[in-house]
Amino acid sequence: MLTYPLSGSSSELVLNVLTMVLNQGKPLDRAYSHNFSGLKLAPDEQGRITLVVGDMLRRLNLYCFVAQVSIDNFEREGSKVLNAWHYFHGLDLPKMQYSLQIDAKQVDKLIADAKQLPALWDGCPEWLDELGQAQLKDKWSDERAALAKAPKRYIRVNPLKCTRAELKTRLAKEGIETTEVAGVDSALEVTSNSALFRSNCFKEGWFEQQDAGSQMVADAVNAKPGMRVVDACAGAGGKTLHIAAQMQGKGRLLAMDVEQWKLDNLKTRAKRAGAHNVETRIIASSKTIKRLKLSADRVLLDVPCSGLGVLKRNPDAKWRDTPERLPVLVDLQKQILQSYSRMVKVDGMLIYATCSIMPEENSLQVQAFLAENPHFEFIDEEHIYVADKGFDGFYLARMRRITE
Ligand SMILES: C[S@@+](CC[C@H](N)C(=O)[O-])C[C@H]1O[C@@H](n2cnc3c(N)ncnc32)[C@H](O)[C@@H]1O
Repeated sequence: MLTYPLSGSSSELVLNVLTMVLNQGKPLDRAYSHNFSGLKLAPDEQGRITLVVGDMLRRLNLYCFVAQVSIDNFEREGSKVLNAWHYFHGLDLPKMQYSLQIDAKQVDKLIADAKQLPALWDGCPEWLDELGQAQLKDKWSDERAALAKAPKRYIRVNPLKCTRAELKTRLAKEGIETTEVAGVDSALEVTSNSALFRSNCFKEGWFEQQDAGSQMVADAVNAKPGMRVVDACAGAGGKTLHIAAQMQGKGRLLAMDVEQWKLDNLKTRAKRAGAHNVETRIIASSKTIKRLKLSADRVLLDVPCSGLGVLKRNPDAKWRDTPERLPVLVDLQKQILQSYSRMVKVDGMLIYATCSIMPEENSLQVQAFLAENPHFEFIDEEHIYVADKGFDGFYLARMRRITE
């Protein structure tokens, strides 16, 4: 947390970013790039701004309650919320050119009231609290509290270029402090507030930024050199690059998606990482899948999902999403599982994964698939809960094709 208040100009930036996200519907990363471009912000100051924006978004309803401001009015009354945020965290108020003041006595009373309301205290919107309770029962309150915490920064070593120990040493020389992550051999946690992407290690492809939970998912694919592997919802390739490293650049790794711009991004990343066995292919129609029938040793389906396991990292989604989106996604996941599983050859492995913690997208989805598909047998599954290790929340299940 901050030890001294934001400057006036940083406060303005925080308010501009939040207004864009909350009142103009812009994604958070675009709001940052819009507001930061052309500014020569020191990495430390940029870190302080993103810390405040992140925390305000993670517990927005709490801070708005304490400031007595409706989220819809953030554009006009955001300065009051920012003042309340500073007061809440025991900081002097920032010196903004123009700001709405708070009444400290009233704020004290409202903070005491909010403490009695656990969902509000954890920054959870009502619709999400109801969904979490219904899906996760006793587990939900711990998950809800864990989702209100700031995410840690993790990177994945690229074994095509170096070992984890070599990466750690070279990063230290560039002023970036890291610690090893127990139980995830490829992961380092970044503990200093450094500009990772300006480092030579990054430019030379020695690492990728990737949550440790996500690294566990790609680990479970267990691809070997020489195999034929399909990553069918590859996006910009977070897990593809990890799988390419498992394969030591040998064999065929096909990365597919329905969005070409993501695959273009993947190609750039694969080049930097020295992952030469990656081929990309757009999924233009069901024929693209049919042509690959019974052809792959491994098929990873990292399906589109609610993203409710990664809300620490994408807290803006809480204020944009609605519960109506979930059944639509569950249906799409079901179709993808049904259709894309045809690519797995006999004895090959199907890996289904989400960045959600909700059973409806996870084990229930897999159970329904297995009930309708006797060609597959269940191997195992892993629930990566946010409260367990502090990683993002993920789920994965592994299944084997036993007959055509
Ligand atoms: C959870 S993201 C994948 C993240 C990626 N695997 C990674 O590790 O960076 C899901 C991806 O599925 C893609 N997608 C959506 N509908 C799809 C479909 N019908 N078939 C294949 N991919 C789809 C999305 O474009 C998105 O990139």
